[in-house]
Amino acid sequence: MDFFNYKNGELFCEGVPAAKIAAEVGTACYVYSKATLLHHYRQVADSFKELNPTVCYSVKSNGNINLCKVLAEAGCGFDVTSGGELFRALAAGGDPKKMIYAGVGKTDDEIRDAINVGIAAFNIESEAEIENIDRIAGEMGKKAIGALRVNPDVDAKTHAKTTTGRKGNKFGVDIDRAETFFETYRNLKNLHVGGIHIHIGSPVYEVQPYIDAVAKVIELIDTLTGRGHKIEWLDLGGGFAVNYKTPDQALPVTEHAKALVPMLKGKPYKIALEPGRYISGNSGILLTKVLYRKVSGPKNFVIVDAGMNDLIRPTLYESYHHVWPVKPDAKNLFPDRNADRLPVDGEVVDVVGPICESGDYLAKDRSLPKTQRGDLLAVFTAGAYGFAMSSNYNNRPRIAEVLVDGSTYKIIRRRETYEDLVAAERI
Ligand SMILES: Cc1ncc(COP(=O)(O)O)c(C=O)c1O
Ligand SMILES: N[C@@H](CCCC[NH3+])C(=O)O
Repeated sequence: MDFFNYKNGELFCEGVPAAKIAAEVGTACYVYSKATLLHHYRQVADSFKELNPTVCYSVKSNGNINLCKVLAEAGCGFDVTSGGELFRALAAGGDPKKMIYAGVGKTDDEIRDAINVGIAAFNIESEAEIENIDRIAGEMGKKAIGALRVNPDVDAKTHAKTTTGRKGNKFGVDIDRAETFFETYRNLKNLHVGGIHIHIGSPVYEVQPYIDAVAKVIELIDTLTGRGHKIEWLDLGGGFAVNYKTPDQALPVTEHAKALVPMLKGKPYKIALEPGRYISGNSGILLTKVLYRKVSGPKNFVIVDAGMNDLIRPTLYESYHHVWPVKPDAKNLFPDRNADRLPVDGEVVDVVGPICESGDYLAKDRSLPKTQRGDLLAVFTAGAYGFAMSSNYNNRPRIAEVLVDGSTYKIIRRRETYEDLVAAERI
């Protein structure tokens, strides 16, 4: 569910016509819906409410301070994975006591900063890292808190580049080494390891991989408890998928909860969750304008003003993002967004950007209503890992971000200028 709907022949974000934003802010730009963001956060919290979970929004999916602030005010915690993300989460008013810090390569400075602000816990990914955090906390005269990230070796059936819970991935400690790990680090002076963390991949479309992973960690926690280790919390990670293509492509989080809550209800440890995409994915679109049309050999190209530097997911992961005109002709004004629905009198095109690479596309061999120069297109489900993964490649200033709240909107990140492009360079 989201609040991007066609009304009176054109696309609206909540109560604001997308075309109005394009006219006033310019294109390309990201447009987010506050109501959609909050809806998804609350849906996660409500679905798992029997477990009273700490929901830690994964800042990496979209770290704009304004979005994080909306979530912080709603009571959400944060999953951060770098000093920069920690800085953002704090700047947004996030509560450090609801922040967890993950990542295989935390630097000493990052560890120090996180200990200083009093984050709830580090998710620890290796033996070398645990020893380092213990050492740093000792030097600071403080006590750090951590969870062991275990790699449960389950197949999340996601893209090879985004699977994280299989043997051989760089993440966590193999689950069969976890017991030895806890024994080895039983008596650390400056680091209390009281939790277990998993994150199996992203996006995950099925519930079974979660069930398999959770079953394995419940068994692990039982074993550890039997050996005298007190496990106080289990962090289930994120990864819940969203509907990129059809309205029923991804399971709603309620379905994941239906399977997982009974497995975890009544356990003597707390539960944390780290969803990113599920909260921010459907909350944003990328708004872009047709610059040119071109026929080359057998191909029709629609060349737009957004490129792979703005949204890299299609070329990086072969990801599908639904694309549709902001003002479709009457025959193509469909009430729902469903990639299986073919346009009437449409054409097959590649929607490409201005970048000097053949991999610069937003959609490939896509059936779309016919468009012409100046038409606006919406690239849907672009709120997660859209702006967050954007770059200045080809020296393109990064585009503006806009947040809609009901019938008003504000620019929450201005379009970069050419001066911004060179601002950090020294001659
Ligand atoms: C440790 C960790 N937690 C949470 C997430 C969030 O994933 P998603 O945005 O798919 O929910 C990620 C990214 O995949 C991650 O690496
Ligand atoms: N960045 C990815 C997924 C990886 C998330 C981080 N572990 C995406 O756009 O889908």
